[in-house]
Amino acid sequence: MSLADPVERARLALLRPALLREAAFVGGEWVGGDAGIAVVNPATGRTLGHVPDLGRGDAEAAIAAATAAQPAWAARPARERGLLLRRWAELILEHRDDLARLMTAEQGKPLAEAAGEITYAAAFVDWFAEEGRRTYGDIIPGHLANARIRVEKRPVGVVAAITPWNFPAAMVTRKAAPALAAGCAVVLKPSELTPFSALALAVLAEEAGLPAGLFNIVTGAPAPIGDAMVEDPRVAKFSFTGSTAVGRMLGGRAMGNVKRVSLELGGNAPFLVFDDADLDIAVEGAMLSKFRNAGQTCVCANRFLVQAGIHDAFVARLADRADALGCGDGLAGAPDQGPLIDARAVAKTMAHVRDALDGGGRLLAGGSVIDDVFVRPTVIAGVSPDALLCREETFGPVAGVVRFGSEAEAVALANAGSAGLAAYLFTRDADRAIRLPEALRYGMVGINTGLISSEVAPFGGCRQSGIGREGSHYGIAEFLELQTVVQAVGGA
Ligand SMILES: NC(=O)c1ccc[n+]([C@@H]2O[C@H](COP(=O)([O-])OP(=O)(O)OC[C@H]3O[C@@H](n4cnc5c(N)ncnc54)[C@H](O)[C@@H]3O)[C@@H](O)[C@H]2O)c1
Ligand SMILES: O=C[C@H](O)CS(=O)(=O)O
Repeated sequence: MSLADPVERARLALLRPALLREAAFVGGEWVGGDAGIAVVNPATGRTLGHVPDLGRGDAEAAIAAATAAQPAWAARPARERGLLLRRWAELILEHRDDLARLMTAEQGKPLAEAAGEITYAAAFVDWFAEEGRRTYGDIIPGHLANARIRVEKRPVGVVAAITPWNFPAAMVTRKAAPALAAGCAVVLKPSELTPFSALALAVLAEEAGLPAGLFNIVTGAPAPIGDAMVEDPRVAKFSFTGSTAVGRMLGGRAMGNVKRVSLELGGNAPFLVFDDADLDIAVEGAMLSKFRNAGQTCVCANRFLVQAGIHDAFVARLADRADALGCGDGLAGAPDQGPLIDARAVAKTMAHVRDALDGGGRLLAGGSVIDDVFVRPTVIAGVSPDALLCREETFGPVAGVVRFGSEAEAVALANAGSAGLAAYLFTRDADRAIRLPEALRYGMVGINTGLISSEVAPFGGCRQSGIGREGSHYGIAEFLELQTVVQAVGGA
């Protein structure tokens, strides 16, 4: 029996209430329906529902189910796997409104953003439904007259995956879709803060006909489940999305057990605006890159580096636009921005604000909190390059602006620190648009755009922002092994 707040539950108003599952999904069975971990709506503080607090043994049971189911799945033609994945994508889109409401309730983002994420999540499933049919191998001319050599691509087997709270649907399908398309089986632990989106995706995967054991969702306190994932010898691949600190710890343990590892970690994106930039395009790009998901995305602009000639016009326009954004509960009206995920996130964001102001920054917009959970979109000019928000990932709606002079100074500022996920560059100088990405140590660079993420392009970082890529035809390689077959013909 759920201990959810009745008001919170009623507000959900799902057309299909069965999509809200207060259970984990192991071996094709819905398990552990008793109250375990409360899931709270960050906008209201009210309990939305509970998920089971499963432990290491349950995670190992899921790994066993995945191990049992994977060979038959891999043996099916890629086209058959693709048809089933396409059906899953169709069901996700058919239930987009309900999935969006569920996401807004547990994560906080406005409904329009949540619906956009559902479309994005379905796009990965749709993309890899096809990509699984293109895992081509090679035929290599033999090194000896009687040698025939071929290279085949085989699914790695059982994949253990851990995902974060900020994109509770898309981060799930960005891993599960390529893994399943490749012929693997998946055991996934969603964030305990936002498990319902992942569980609803499992409801629809089951409905699409995905055989039992191929897609398992294990909910609960992170550590014991993570321990099983990085230690169990049946797990061939560990795929993590989350903070750099946790990813390094878990990824290192997984690598220590010689597992394949993909890490999608933290960012600290520089946003460079040169004097020759189109001001309207730069401000629009800044709004999209900074304030999407209340600044809680790994590729959000984290520090703005603006050349002296355009600086004053840019900060004035940005402050006006930020000031016009409304904050509120995503299920009540249509606010531009929802709450941060929890009190710890608010505290860290405001610590960055205070630090920037104490270091000489000038507050141009925002800078305060509403109802303890909504951080007003904030713009601070005159920020020191030594400020916390220049060195750490803020993960909140704060735009700190540093003025620079020369291009060389901008590149040095941009490459400072250890993150290497995303960077942005606004310029109308064609040579500079070629020259700068070569100098910027980041896995992804947006030029005259603040939106760089899609299912078709490889997503990922270098340095301390991760290992590997997700999405695009590069994304399925993470779940494939190469097998070189050398055959002697003619008996010898
Ligand atoms: N690079 C990317 O693609 C990408 C995408 C989204 C988020 N992120 C990053 O994720 C972070 C925000 O997400 P978060 O707060 O959920 O990160 P987090 O590292 O705190 O948690 C991520 C996941 O790891 C789990 N986890 C935490 N400690 C664990 C442990 N000891 N053992 C096993 N699992 C454990 C959590 O339960 C969650 O499911 C930010 O740094 C953001 O930049 C990166
Ligand atoms: O938080 C980072 C995610 O990857 C979100 S997105 O892919 O940039 O939309």
